[in-house]
Amino acid sequence: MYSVKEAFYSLQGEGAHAGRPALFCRFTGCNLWSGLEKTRSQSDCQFCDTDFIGTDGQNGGKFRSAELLLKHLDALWPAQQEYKYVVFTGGEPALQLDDALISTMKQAGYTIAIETNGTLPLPQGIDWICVSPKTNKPLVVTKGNELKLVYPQHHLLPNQFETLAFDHFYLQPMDQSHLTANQIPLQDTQAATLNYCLAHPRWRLSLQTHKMLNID
Ligand SMILES: C[S@@+](CC[C@H](N)C(=O)[O-])C[C@H]1O[C@@H](n2cnc3c(N)ncnc32)[C@H](O)[C@@H]1O
Ligand SMILES: Nc1nc2[nH]cc(C(=O)O)c2c(=O)[nH]1
Ligand code: SF4
Ligand SMILES: [Mg+2]
Repeated sequence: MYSVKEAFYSLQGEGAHAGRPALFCRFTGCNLWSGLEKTRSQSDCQFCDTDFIGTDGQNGGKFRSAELLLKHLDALWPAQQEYKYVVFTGGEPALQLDDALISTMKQAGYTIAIETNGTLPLPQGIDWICVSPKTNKPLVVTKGNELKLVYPQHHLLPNQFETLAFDHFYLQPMDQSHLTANQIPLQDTQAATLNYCLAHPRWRLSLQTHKMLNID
């Protein structure tokens, strides 16, 4: 059974594929936070910008098989158009993405991407792996296509990730506009991030362009 909070067709807003049309499948649940505001300050990830509780979002639901989920998702791709690209996110998609769903999506022509916190093992066959570290718990996914660190996180410094086997290294300014406590204005985290990139050219800036465009 797959639990999906929401699914939508939009543009990848972040990282190396920013601007690319993509189907997003947002799975329910995460291993680093319950998603309940009352537990945010005690959780392993305290700045999450996403509601991943339940199955009540747009095109959300429970799916008994990979075939049923494929059918549901594929209906959101523009008719008769190729270049099919699906981004599995969440919540933490590594809790639910499995071999059956990967092979079913591939048979239907999809290139498969994942947005993961990197603390759980991944199935084989994912075409684009984006790891976004959150805690000092050991990273299980130490290679992939892009490492996209939300910046700044005081306990995580960019240089501790630079030697990992990723093709691209991005810093993404921490958005805190959804938080009630201890806010640093977004323009300040943006300035800190771009200044870090200018001083450390191993890193590139990733902006959450979907928020600027006011799209999903
Ligand atoms: C909501 S997470 C879901 C996927 C996975 N659990 C993860 O953390 O990578 C999707 C992306 O949004 C980023 N993100 C979450 N909260 C953010 C925030 N407040 N500001 C900037 N990026 C954020 C995450 O780092 C991750 O790259
Ligand atoms: N447009 C858009 N791009 C995204 N890239 C990663 C996202 C995510 O929440 O995982 C996301 C998202 O929520 N929307
Ligand atoms: S790991 Fe990802 S989904 Fe989980 S709380 Fe953090 S940002 Fe949100
Ligand atoms: Mg998002």
